Amino acid sequence: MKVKNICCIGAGYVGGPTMSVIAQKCPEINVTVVDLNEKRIAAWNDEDVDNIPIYEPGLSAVVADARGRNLFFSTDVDEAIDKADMIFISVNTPTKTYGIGKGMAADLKWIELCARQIARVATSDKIVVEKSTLPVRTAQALKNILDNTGNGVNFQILSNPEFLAEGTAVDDLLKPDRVLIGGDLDTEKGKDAMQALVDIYAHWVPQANILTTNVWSSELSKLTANAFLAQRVSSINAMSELCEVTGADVNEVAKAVGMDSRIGPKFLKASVGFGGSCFQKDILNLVYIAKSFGLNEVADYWEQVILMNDHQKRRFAANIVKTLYNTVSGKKISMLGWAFKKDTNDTREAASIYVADYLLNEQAEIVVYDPKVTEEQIYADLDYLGSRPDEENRKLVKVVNTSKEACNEAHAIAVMTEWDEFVEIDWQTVYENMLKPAFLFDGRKLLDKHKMKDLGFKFYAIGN
Ligand SMILES: NC(=O)C1=CN([C@@H]2O[C@H](COP(=O)(O)OP(=O)(O)OC[C@H]3O[C@@H](n4cnc5c(N)ncnc54)[C@H](O)[C@@H]3O)[C@@H](O)[C@H]2O)C=CC1
Ligand SMILES: O=C(O)[C@H]1O[C@H](OP(=O)(O)OP(=O)(O)OC[C@H]2O[C@@H](n3ccc(=O)[nH]c3=O)[C@H](O)[C@@H]2O)[C@H](O)[C@@H](O)[C@@H]1O
Repeated sequence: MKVKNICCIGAGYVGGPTMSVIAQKCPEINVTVVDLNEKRIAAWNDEDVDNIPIYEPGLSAVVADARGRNLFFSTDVDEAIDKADMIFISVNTPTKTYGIGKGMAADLKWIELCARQIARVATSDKIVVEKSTLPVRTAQALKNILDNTGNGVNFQILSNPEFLAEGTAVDDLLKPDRVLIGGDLDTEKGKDAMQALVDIYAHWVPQANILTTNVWSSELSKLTANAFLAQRVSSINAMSELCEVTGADVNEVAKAVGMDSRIGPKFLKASVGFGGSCFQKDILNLVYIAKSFGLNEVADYWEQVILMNDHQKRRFAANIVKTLYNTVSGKKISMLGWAFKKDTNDTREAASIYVADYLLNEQAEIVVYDPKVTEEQIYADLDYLGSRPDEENRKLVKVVNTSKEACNEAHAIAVMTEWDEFVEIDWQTVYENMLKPAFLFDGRKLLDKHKMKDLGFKFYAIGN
């Protein structure tokens, strides 16, 4: 079959960019992205394409190209479901904060709501695509809901997990290492549904990079990929602590290790710990799944990746306190970068939030500068941790618009994100305007150690 109308439920970091690229590359298909969040949809429809709700390099140009032609953003979920031949579910699947599996399992309530809504509205056959990251075997639950509460139409369920990384979403979508499609390989209808999705991606992705598997392999591969990636970060971060006590330099170790072609150079950058909305939640989900099958050794193995990450964030903050003579009470500490990585405005699970929280509990004053994150978001992130009431946060946390403003008269500076502009800062002037001794903590191993020391800073980098 040829797909003519696509509906995507969820206009977030995945649904928005993914559907924009599909619409750009497949001008003959109408793509409607729907969301319950009216503000978000209004922003996607903003006349000025630079005001779309997600910052990703290159995204506004893609949206400008397709929006209004065959790309639409709407809050009318029912209408978009009704019209579509293929429905992507791209809603959030965060860690559960209540009940059984609290703090570990994925919360599937938004997925289930989507399934029930599709079942209620659909009066013609639909291909339903899992785009969200889901526990292995969710497709079975989706099928049960759709078949038991639907109007007797045929539903084919596919799994098509997304591997884009924020900050490089458009490039990742245009040139994916692979596109993974899982489906029912045993029936003609299943195979046809898979082919329909393969045909969409084949508009711009070479056939050799489109991988088809059974649905469970596809669901589990997504969790596995994120677990492996996060594991590499925790592995190098574990080594960073050993480097600090032995005089080895973690960047040199990473380079030497990564040149082994079996290991490879990517994802070996030591840091204050990985952040982002997915690594932690997906590994916790994997741990929960393993435990629920009684596979305790498997669960413990993967849980260690998270424990190491928590340790890294904590020890970075603790090192600041220890270095500043064991007290930061009343001291001004500047944080450069708040988002969980550069080139994004996303702050979910950013290491900076945990470091700030630790320092606030030690009664430090925090000044934050991030080129893409709003003041409102930074306060919301701190409130979320619940360590401080609103009013207190606002007294102790200042958000400024330039790195210069952030650094003036600071006791210490912590570089949290790898924004390129932090390398370009006039560090000589920063040093002159800091309280002495001037402490600089480089959480991303971004800055030249020797240069910073020559300028007069007391310089501490993760992994030396
Ligand atoms: N953020 C990322 O880089 C990646 C995320 N993923 C996965 O993709 C999924 C979505 O993630 P994000 O886009 O980051 O989440 P998000 O939170 O940015 O977007 C999800 C959107 O779904 C909407 N929504 C929820 N329930 C709805 C419903 N019943 N009807 C209509 N709209 C509804 C929400 O209002 C929200 O705008 C998650 O499962 C995540 O694990 C996968 C790869 C990359
Ligand atoms: O499922 C998801 O949400 C996505 O999760 C990650 O993408 P993302 O979290 O957007 O960004 P990454 O580039 O993976 O970075 C994650 C965190 O790890 C940190 N990191 C990354 C690499 C590294 O070498 N060191 C390191 O500390 C980053 O600074 C960041 O805090 C994966 O890379 C994507 O493939 C996946 O689709």
